[in-house]
Amino acid sequence: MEAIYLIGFMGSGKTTVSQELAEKLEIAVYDTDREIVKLAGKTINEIFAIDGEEKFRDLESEVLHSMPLGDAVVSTGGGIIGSEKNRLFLKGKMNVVFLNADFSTIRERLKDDDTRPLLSQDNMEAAEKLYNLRLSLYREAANIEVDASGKSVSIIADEIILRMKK
Ligand SMILES: Nc1ncnc2c1ncn2[C@@H]1O[C@H](COP(=O)(O)OP(=O)(O)O)[C@@H](O)[C@H]1O
Ligand SMILES: O=C(O)C1=C[C@@H](OP(=O)(O)O)[C@@H](O)[C@H](O)C1
Ligand SMILES: [Mg+2]
Repeated sequence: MEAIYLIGFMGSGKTTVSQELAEKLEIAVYDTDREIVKLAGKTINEIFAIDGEEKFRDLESEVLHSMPLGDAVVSTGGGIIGSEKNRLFLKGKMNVVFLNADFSTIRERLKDDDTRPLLSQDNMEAAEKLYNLRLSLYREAANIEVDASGKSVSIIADEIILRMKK
């Protein structure tokens, strides 16, 4: 089976849903953020603070292109679609799922989160602007869109299984 990629904004549930999906399908699961942290030996906050966002994006693209191409679920970081090369890579794949949660759901889910350098609790307006800017890029890269607001993780995973191309 071709790998399944989950894309979408921070807090849409990509990391959580990817684990459930991989469990249901009995295949491996990868998270680009986790791979970046392993590669850099630093947290995401540290990479942004010490090396800068550009370095993070370089690592992110490198990791995306090194993931297994089959029998795996790949959860990506919300900014992966910022690079045209990454969008083109994803557009060539069979199962690219845009997990689309509305911004109020995202704000609620991440209200106590301090692990995402681009989501400051003091500047939610900036995060909402980024959310609106990225919407069309997620849609451009994905071939399946799933509403991820107000549904359990298990229901979302089941919906992806029903809609994916086998
Ligand atoms: N369908 C869901 N319903 C309720 N909470 C969820 C759901 N999906 C994810 N969450 C919660 O939202 C937060 C962000 O989820 P995460 O999987 O890290 O998102 P992402 O990887 O897209 O940033 C976590 O606390 C997670 O438990
Ligand atoms: O949207 C973004 O630019 C980012 C999303 C994060 O991943 P999640 O989407 O899993 O939160 C992580 O890659 C980093 O903090 C940057
Ligand atoms: Mg994640």
